[in-house]
Amino acid sequence: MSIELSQRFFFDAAHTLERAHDSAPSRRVHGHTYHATVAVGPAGPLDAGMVVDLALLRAAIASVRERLDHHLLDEVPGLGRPTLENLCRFVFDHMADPRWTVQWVQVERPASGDACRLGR
Ligand SMILES: Nc1nc2c(c(=O)[nH]1)N=C([C@H](O)[C@H](O)COP(=O)(O)OP(=O)(O)OP(=O)(O)O)CN2
Ligand SMILES: [Zn+2]
Repeated sequence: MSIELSQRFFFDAAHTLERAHDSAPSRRVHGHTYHATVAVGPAGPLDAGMVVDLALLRAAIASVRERLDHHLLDEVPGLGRPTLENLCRFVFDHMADPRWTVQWVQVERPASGDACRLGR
């Protein structure tokens, strides 16, 4: 049996994307609203019936959100090419914490139905 606790957050950000598929809109600076979900499991036995207190998870999410929200993603240190895939990796890595185990991260663009999920 396994247990997961998840939280969802959103951020608005701009980016450009050079692609093999020729797309002028992608090359121009444009923006998306991204929705991200982080799912974590316990680092050990449940503590007081909690995987982790949601307040602690929310604080960690706030810290990663700050690096992305209202930023030009092309310039975010450590992100690399601003794709959904790299955003998943970025959030996954920045949520690492000895108090929990990150199980998966999903980043979506609800307006276009695009989503990427990175799990262990
Ligand atoms: N594997 C991925 N492919 C693409 C990503 C991504 O994150 N991972 N991202 C994009 C763009 O961010 C883009 O803004 C969305 O592109 P698209 O849906 O293709 O829309 P366009 O306006 O560029 O229209 P086209 O019809 O494709 O010209 C793209 N790919
Ligand atoms: Zn885009």
